[in-house]
Amino acid sequence: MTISGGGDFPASLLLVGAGRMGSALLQGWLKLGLDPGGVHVLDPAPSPELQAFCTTVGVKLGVPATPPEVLVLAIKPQTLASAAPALVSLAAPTTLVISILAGKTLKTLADHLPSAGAFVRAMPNLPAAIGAGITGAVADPAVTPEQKRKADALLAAGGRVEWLGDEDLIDAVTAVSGSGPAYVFYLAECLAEAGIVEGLPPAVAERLARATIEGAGALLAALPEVAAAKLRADVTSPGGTTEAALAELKGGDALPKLIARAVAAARKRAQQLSG
Ligand SMILES: NC(=O)C1=CN([C@@H]2O[C@H](COP(=O)(O)OP(=O)(O)OC[C@H]3O[C@@H](n4cnc5c(N)ncnc54)[C@H](O)[C@@H]3O)[C@@H](O)[C@H]2O)C=CC1
Ligand SMILES: O=C(O)[C@@H]1CCC=N1
Repeated sequence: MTISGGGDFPASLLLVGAGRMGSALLQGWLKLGLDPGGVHVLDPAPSPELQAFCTTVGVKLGVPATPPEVLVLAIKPQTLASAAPALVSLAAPTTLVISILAGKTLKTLADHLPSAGAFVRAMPNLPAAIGAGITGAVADPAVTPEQKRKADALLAAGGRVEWLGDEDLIDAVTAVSGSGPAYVFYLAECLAEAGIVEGLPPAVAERLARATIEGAGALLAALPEVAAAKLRADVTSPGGTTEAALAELKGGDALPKLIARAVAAARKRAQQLSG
């Protein structure tokens, strides 16, 4: 496991696709010191917020005159084939391409951008927007140590980074931590709905559910050496209310099996998106 951090940013960077994830990454890089003068953003439909942000911070919207040191691909996987031809002249042999596209393999990326020198395939997650994300990443053999340091600095701006030796694991990373925040947000929704069923006013139920997940997450973050199972045990009084609830969640392995099916479905979908 590698926990990384520290800046070693590229002098020039092109962000291709500045939607939810691309914008989140961009904001993190700039906050940690990436020179906005060296950044271009390419997006055919930039939001008004993105346009205003780029103007304010001095990031250029459009195509750079020369290929960048790093090109970050943050478009939808399904649009890679149609977007790639316009990117080939922007990805030089000296350019490191960092892709965050779900499913797209290093080979598929190289097939679409054969002009690029090296590729990193990464899978961040949305909490990168506040520096609280986690990213799984794999580098192809052509990535130099200097390029890897720069990729690490960019990815670490969003939180922790796990460099993996085996590309096959990235789809599992996608299914666990890439998509994972949505599972937790859905839990917040379900918990609030259950509270409403038990008679709580909707606004109160939502505040309780949200604050519970915030607090539990903050406790996990504050106590990294304590296993989640130990924290769960700390809440669970013998013969008490939590035990009664957990009996429902664990009965017949209900929740473990459900989560396993969900993660397997996400991983399968990543594999389907690979080509
Ligand atoms: N949303 C998330 O939580 C995460 C997303 N990802 C990956 O990030 C990528 C982007 O996802 P989102 O940001 O959620 O999608 P999004 O739809 O919010 O953003 C995609 C952006 O790409 C732009 N775009 C479309 N065609 C383009 C082109 N030809 N050239 C340049 N830009 C183009 C769109 O205008 C849009 O702004 C996906 O590949 C996804 O797998 C990875 C980890 C987490
Ligand atoms: O849902 C998706 O396909 C992307 C990848 C991980 C999170 N969002």
